[in-house]
Amino acid sequence: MTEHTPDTDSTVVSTDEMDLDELREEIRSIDREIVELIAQRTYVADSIARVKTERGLATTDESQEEAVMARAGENAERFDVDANMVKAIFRLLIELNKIEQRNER
Ligand SMILES: O=C(O)C(=O)C[C@]1(C(=O)O)C=C[C@@H](O)C=C1
Repeated sequence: MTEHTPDTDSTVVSTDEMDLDELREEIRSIDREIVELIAQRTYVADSIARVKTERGLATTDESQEEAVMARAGENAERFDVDANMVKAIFRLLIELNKIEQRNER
């Protein structure tokens, strides 16, 4: 059942709506953190690109990509989220890094 409580303006808002706003605020904060982590991952890729240039290595490292994807699947299972979905996200993250690295070299 929906309860109604007056807010500071004395207008009536449902507690369900308040909960929804709070939950969306939580999502908003998590989304910001996700983008920050993506940026951090990309900055590391920039450094990797410099090392690869120095050592004459190719941008793509298939075995490393396989290791990243396997880890993504393991972590997805650990946190009980769909492994295929998480792997799809990591596939995009790897592609993002490769674009970044190719721009950097
Ligand atoms: O580990 C590397 O060599 C990277 O450049 C990072 C990364 C990744 O995003 O995880 C990106 C491209 C490579 O093919 C493998 C992995």
